Amino acid sequence: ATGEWTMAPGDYANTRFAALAQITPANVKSLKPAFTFDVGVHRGQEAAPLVVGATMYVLSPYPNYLYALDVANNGRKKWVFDPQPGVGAEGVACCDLVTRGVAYDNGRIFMVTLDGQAIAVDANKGTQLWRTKLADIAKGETVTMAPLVVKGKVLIGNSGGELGVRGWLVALDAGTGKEVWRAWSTGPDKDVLIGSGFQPFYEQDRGRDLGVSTWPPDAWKIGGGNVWGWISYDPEADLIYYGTANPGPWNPEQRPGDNKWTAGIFARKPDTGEARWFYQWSPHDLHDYDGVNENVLVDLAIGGKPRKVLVHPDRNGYVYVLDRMTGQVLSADAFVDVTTSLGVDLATGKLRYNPAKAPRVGEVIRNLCPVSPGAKDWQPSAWSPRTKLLYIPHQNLCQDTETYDVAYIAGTPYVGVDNKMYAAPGRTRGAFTAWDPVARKARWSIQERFPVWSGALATAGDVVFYGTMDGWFKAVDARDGKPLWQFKVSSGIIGQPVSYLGPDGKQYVAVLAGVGGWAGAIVSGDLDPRDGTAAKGFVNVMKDLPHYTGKGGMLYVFALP
Ligand SMILES: O=C(O)c1cc(C(=O)O)c2c(n1)C(=O)C(=O)c1cc(C(=O)O)[nH]c1-2
Ligand SMILES: [Ca+2]
Repeated sequence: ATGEWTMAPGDYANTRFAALAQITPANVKSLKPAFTFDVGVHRGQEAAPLVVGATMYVLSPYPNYLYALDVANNGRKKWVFDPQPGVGAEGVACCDLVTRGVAYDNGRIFMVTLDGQAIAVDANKGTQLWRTKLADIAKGETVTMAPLVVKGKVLIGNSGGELGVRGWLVALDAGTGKEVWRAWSTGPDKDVLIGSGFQPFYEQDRGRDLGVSTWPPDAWKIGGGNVWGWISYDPEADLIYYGTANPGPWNPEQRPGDNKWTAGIFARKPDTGEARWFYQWSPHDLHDYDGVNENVLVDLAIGGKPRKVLVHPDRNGYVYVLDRMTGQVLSADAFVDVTTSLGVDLATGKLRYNPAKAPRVGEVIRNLCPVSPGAKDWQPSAWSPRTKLLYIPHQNLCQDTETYDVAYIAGTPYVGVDNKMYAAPGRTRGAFTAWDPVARKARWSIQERFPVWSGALATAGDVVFYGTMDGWFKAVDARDGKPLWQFKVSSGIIGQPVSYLGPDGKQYVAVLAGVGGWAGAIVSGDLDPRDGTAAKGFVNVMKDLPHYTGKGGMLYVFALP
């Protein structure tokens, strides 16, 4: 219903647009905290709180406590569900102990623990309905993504691209937790990849065994392509869309070939998992450009003609507009400074790499932009149908890269890269940019001191929200980016802001604070990521973070007086 927030991306189209207009550019400056709630785990908070009826559902990072809060009573706790995940996920997860939230469907909450157990919980009582183990920690497999429920199936993908884990997306029966289908991102995937309807738009993405023949022998078995980002669903086309992450190892010289089906996007049928098309953002990925960022489904007038498209800001630095029926690239334009490639050939759909910036073992290659975490990482943008702008939280970072050969050992980092990251020349480390995908350019951009690692929220009141690593929750004018309001919270913000209508008829805005994630992991001093290269690289990026921006785990809910 209008005013609820029942899935992390807000809606199937992944717009993160709240059709609520009480909070406006004129009154937002009176926004005040209505209530707060401590989630008890003080590290990176990436989850979106959900609101169904008068209940808010909040999932903490590992060990993944699920809370039900009464929004009619200042967030009073109704119950907490402790899933008691197994030990071992900590120290295996690549990028802090994060989770991106839960999904609601038909009286049930669906959650995943970091060690990869999918659980259905009774949304009223907080009791477990079923539990299915999906991931194998011994292999380095974890789950951080928020599930999405489509047509009675719970869609969940795995993490582990930095540990040579083979990526998949699984569909579980929402009623029983039984596996309905599983689609692998690398390898032959005979069951659900090559159906009669598989029609990739580009020549390079056709062929029966592309998943095998684009790899050195057997390398696809430890080739990554994990599915840890966002899923969209178009009910009319009856297609789900989701991206696949980096190939393993990062060191590209160890895996010649296109490395299908990594760093690309799949369109599949939700009932069977059958693939309809695939497109590879970054064939033979050179820089850890996971392709898992959000795909926002919108209808736009392109060249004067109405088109069903998806808009996707990728780690490789381009905002793509794809025909979502066929996978054809309609445009791809850089939204940050890019040196690692020279654009996208719209005739062939191929990314044109810059050969001067390709990593070579034994050499330090300098000034690669964007960095491995990309022009933007998982932090989702928001779309306003009113302004027709995409609000992109992102970073402006470059890096020097040194690669080395690495051996595969199950459950340990399979990377082979040292990065040193720094602000792009002449830029601040982060920015919040409003992008016009029809005009193919930025309308405005706000410079930020640190990478902007929070999600964005757009509202019908033409107020857009985001948070910063140094702890500011901000409201800006959707039309021109004018700063309207900001509030200092107790830690850095990398959560996903949401908006809902309370039982009192008032519009609320909620966000979790707690710095962490990959960029902020070094701030959580007790974290010793086994992927030490990433932590080292980020020292420069997070330097000068105010010392009072400590760890956190606090929900903030705001309203007008
Ligand atoms: O390839 C993968 O399986 C995988 C998983 C994750 C994750 O699950 O959080 C991240 C990444 N890769 C990654 O490359 C990355 O930059 C990243 C940032 C974050 C974060 O939460 O801030 N997670 C991840
Ligand atoms: Ca990755």
